[in-house]
Amino acid sequence: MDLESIPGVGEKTARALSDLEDPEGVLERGDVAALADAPGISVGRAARIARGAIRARHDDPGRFLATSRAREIYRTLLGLLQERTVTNYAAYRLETLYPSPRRSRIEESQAFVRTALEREPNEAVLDALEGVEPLEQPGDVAVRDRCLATTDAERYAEAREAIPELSVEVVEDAQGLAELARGYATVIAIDESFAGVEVAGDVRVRPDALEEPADIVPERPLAFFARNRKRLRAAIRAARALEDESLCAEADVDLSALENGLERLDDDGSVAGDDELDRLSVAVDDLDAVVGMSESVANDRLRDAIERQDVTIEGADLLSLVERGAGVDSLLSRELADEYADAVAAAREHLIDALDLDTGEAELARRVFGDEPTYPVERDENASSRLREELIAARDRRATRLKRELAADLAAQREGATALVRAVLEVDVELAIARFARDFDCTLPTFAWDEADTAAGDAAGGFGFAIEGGRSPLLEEPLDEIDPVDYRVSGTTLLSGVNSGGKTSTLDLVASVVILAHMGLPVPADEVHLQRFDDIHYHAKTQGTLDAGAFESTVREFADLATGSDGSLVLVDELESITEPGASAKIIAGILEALTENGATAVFVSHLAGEIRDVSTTEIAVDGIEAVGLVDGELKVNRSPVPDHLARSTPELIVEKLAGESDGDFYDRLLEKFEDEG
Ligand SMILES: Nc1ncnc2c1ncn2[C@@H]1O[C@H](COP(=O)(O)OP(=O)(O)OP(=O)(O)O)[C@@H](O)[C@H]1O
Repeated sequence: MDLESIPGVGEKTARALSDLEDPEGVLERGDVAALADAPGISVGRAARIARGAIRARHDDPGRFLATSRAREIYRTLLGLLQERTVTNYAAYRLETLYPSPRRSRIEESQAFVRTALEREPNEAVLDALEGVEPLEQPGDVAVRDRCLATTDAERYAEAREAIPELSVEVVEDAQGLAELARGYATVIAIDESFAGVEVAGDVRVRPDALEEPADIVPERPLAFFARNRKRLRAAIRAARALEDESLCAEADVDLSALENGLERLDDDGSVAGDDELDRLSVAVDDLDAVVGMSESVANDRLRDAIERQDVTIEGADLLSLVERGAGVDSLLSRELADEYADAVAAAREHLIDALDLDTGEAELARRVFGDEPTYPVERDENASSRLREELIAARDRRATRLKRELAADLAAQREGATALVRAVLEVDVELAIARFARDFDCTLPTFAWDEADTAAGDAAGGFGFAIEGGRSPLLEEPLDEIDPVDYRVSGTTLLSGVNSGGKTSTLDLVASVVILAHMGLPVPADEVHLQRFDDIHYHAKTQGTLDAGAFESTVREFADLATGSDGSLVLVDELESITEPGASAKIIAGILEALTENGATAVFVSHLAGEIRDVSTTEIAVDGIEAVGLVDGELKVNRSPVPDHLARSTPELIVEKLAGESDGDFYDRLLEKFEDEG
């Protein structure tokens, strides 16, 4: 597939998409999450690209929503679906659902929706979904305790490229390796020629290093899991709450193994939960403080001992000491050797115990306090540094080994983890559809796809639509306060009715049902049959009379419409308000005649139904939303339009009521005038 053939994909985007593993497959599936993995492609943009790809695949001409009111209703419906998602991802993903005139696309979407409708929304899943997001690529990882070493400039360049996480050093010979080993916990020599060399320190000869980067820098695969740890854990929780075994089987993921691996990982990519590593890390961190405390232990003891001691010294000895200029240290070694040894032993013991050192380390620790008596007792800086280096090297070696083991375990989980998150995010999309369907009490509509189906309808031209028990999702009222509406239209019709009877709401209902049906979604009604439409033109009520210029452009717009095809659904609300009633009636009659000839399906809401019929040269159907009466001054309305019925207006009903209540002739005379008109 030529990526640039997709609407909205230019050269730059095509280049970004070609970075994906399987761009064609990703586009084929409309996989927004995978598209958003391409460099520089946001989820919103990914949704637009996916929609473009779907359009291209179904040879969809677009422009189904032909007017701004139709587009507005689509956005409102989409909003109602998006409100029911938990994740941003699902909200964007829903944007790939759009009304299409193509049967293949509607059926494809319906298939997805059917599985979505089987989902049971449950609190635990919705809760866990809060933390799920598409996985991210980790940022650059820099590892400082290891380096690569080579004697060759070309190998150097290759190494920089293959393992950018490590610094690469050029050395002359084995001596160079030994020097490096002093600065790094581990040196990895990548030249074959180093095979068999013996150097002090942790120097490994790995000519295969560049082919096994994950083995050399396990931080690389671990960074992915560390970066996405929270998202993955949330996805695992959601998957568990879903109790959907097929989801894990399809993603090919072992939840327990993944969870286990993640438990052993910290957010910063280090290994968690290893006692030995923790011991070494704490020892390195506390070393300075503990050495200081050990000094105090020794000095306190020694001071105590000195204070308690009566030092007896013979005059000759004292003289000889003074003459030699000897200090108190000599006195200590002569007189208090045992006490000094005790104090140092206590310091060493404290150091070893407090840092929980093993035998080898304890050996080094003992040297931190020398046998030569001094007062006060002081650490041997060299010995203390040696101990620190030893502990750091041991800690880093252990960390790397553990990372390598964990990386090997987790690397095997990467694909499954990625698939799991995608599957869980898709569940959010499905749940939003399922919740929408429940909240608005929806059913899947039945399409009359072809001639045979159309013939089953009762229309001369197209089948049109037949809605039973429809409840407009655009009404503010709660579902149980909405009167279900039955409405069926084949061909063109005028819709008359009392003020505030629900004419506009009926047009909104028809538009919503038709748009949702063409998105492949369930519709808010008990039952819906409809033809496949090519486009929907919904013209909302114009506010006030138009000036000459605006009137002219509106008439032009309708002229285009009148030449429209039999696949159009035209909904127009009170077009008469654009100009004076007499002229309006003529214009509306003309448009309706043309639409009827073209075989379009149309509903024109108008208060001038009678006048329009009078000026029309062909038979024009009129349906009516009828007030069934006045109850306590309030209109009781039958919201379902009655076919072939010019509804009485509110004033007529009031006159009728007054005529019934009084004996005078006046109201009867008025009533007669209404009846003549009807
Ligand atoms: N099916 C229904 N169930 C319950 N209430 C409804 C229904 N349809 C309409 N309504 C209520 O009636 C109000 C008026 O509806 P709507 O604006 O559709 O009437 P209208 O006939 O177009 O009015 P107008 O003659 O002023 O243009 C709505 O705001 C809503 O509160």
